[in-house]
Amino acid sequence: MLGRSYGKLDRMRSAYSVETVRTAERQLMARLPEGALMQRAAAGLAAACADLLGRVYGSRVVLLVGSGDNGGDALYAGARLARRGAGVTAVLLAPERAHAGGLAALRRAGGRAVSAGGAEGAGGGAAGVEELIERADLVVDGIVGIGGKGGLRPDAVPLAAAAERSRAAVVAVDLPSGVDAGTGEVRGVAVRADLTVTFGAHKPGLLIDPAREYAGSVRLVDIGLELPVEPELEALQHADVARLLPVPRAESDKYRRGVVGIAAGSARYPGAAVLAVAGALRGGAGAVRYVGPAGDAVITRFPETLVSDQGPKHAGRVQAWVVGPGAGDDAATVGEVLAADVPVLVDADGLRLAEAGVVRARRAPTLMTPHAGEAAALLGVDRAEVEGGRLAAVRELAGRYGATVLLKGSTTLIADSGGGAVRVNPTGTAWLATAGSGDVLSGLAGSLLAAGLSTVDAGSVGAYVHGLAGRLAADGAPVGAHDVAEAVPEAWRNVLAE
Ligand SMILES: NC(=O)C1=CN([C@@H]2O[C@H](COP(=O)(O)OP(=O)(O)OC[C@H]3O[C@@H](n4cnc5c(N)ncnc54)[C@H](O)[C@@H]3O)[C@@H](O)[C@H]2O)[C@@H](O)CC1
Ligand SMILES: [K+]
Repeated sequence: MLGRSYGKLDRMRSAYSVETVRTAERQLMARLPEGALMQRAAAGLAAACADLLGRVYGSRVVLLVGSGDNGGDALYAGARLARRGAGVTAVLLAPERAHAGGLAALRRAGGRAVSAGGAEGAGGGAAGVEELIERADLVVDGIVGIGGKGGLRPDAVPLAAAAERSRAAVVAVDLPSGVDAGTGEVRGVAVRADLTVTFGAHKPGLLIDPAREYAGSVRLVDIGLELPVEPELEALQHADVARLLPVPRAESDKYRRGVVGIAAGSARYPGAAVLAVAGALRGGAGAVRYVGPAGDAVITRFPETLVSDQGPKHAGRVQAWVVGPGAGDDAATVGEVLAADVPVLVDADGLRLAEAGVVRARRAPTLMTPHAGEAAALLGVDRAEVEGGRLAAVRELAGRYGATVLLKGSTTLIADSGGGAVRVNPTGTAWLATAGSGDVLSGLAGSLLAAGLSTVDAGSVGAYVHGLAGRLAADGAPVGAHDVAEAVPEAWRNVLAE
């Protein structure tokens, strides 16, 4: 086994909760002259807009301006663009409550303001405003930022819709308006941005679907916030994964590299066993033991597998178990595996068959890998509730089972039962939504567990490599799960080449 300890993951991407960002902002604001922080934000925002426009002079820019500081950022950035020769119009959702300093700055710079609803000067009125948005080169969404509650208010909905129809590039200020900054939930209409310029720190919603999809690409502007060491969310990057991958040393032999046991498949679902073994063979363990009724199918495809039909208890020593893929109703095997004193990954049918009390009582760590449907069944809620509130769901499950939980999906999340930062996988791809892809992941992550990674590292490194393998295998075309398994070595090389 490779004992791996891991310190600071310095290149990791982190996201902080809204309260944490607010606290850091307050502390910094107290030390800076009035308005300095907003000027930093506006300068970064204007620079990003200018990059996107290419040529600022003569461009048509429309600012969508709500009544808070998010609108203030947009107005000050608009003033900067107007000074560089852009034609800037601010559409004010609540003219009497718009940020006064920002509005004055925009007017001084030659920009103009119209009301979103009523007619305040030329170009006002709903139809005129929508036409303005549709004919713009750039739309800046400053409707609402971290002060937002619920989905977009009704008066802002037509503006978001016009921005979506428009050919204009859409830049969201801090967050796409209408998404939940803390959870990534989207209720009703939200602005769809090409670029989000976020200030001080990523917010969780920028990394979690469905909100993540609305953000487009994300650019972080450093405004000098001092943030706590532990973020709310963290996303591994190539360099982090490269340091965690178990690379054999000169003194390694197959037993020191770890043996992973796969208890999976049934007479009805032999394929799940083959795919889990396919993932496990490429996950870094020194050997793969297969236990179950699909031994013939496994050995035909992968002759290097150690096959046994005597049940997990008599299979010989392993450093980690994977149980559940294609297991059907074999509760006895799940129980036997959970009784073992080594790390266990529970997936698919195994999730249903694993009792919470038994999992909680285990001394060795457990990693559970449900997709949204399985998580919903375990929590006794609708699938839509899990998909809309992934962060809450993964934390709740981890707490209930006293286990590490990897919630699969468009953004895979990994939560530890002890609280702390939740990992979010940045390499996911929709091409992975294919039958058997989860079986490959379970074998891969189980193999990493056997090689000595912690449950959180095995889950997040497994998801990262699996996602990358999915992208490499797909390369823009549909793939089968076995293609994903076959692309895992290429994904490793890609990571280690960093
Ligand atoms: N606090 C700071 O130091 C800084 C804040 N900055 C900006 O300030 C923002 C936060 O400002 P605020 O606290 O004023 O809050 P926001 O501007 O995000 O939102 C508050 C306003 O939006 C309205 N609103 C709330 N929910 C809405 C919804 N669903 N639909 C439409 N309107 C809604 C509220 O009535 C309120 O007037 C950040 O997102 C960031 O853009 C930046 O200037 C950087 C510095
Ligand atoms: K916004």
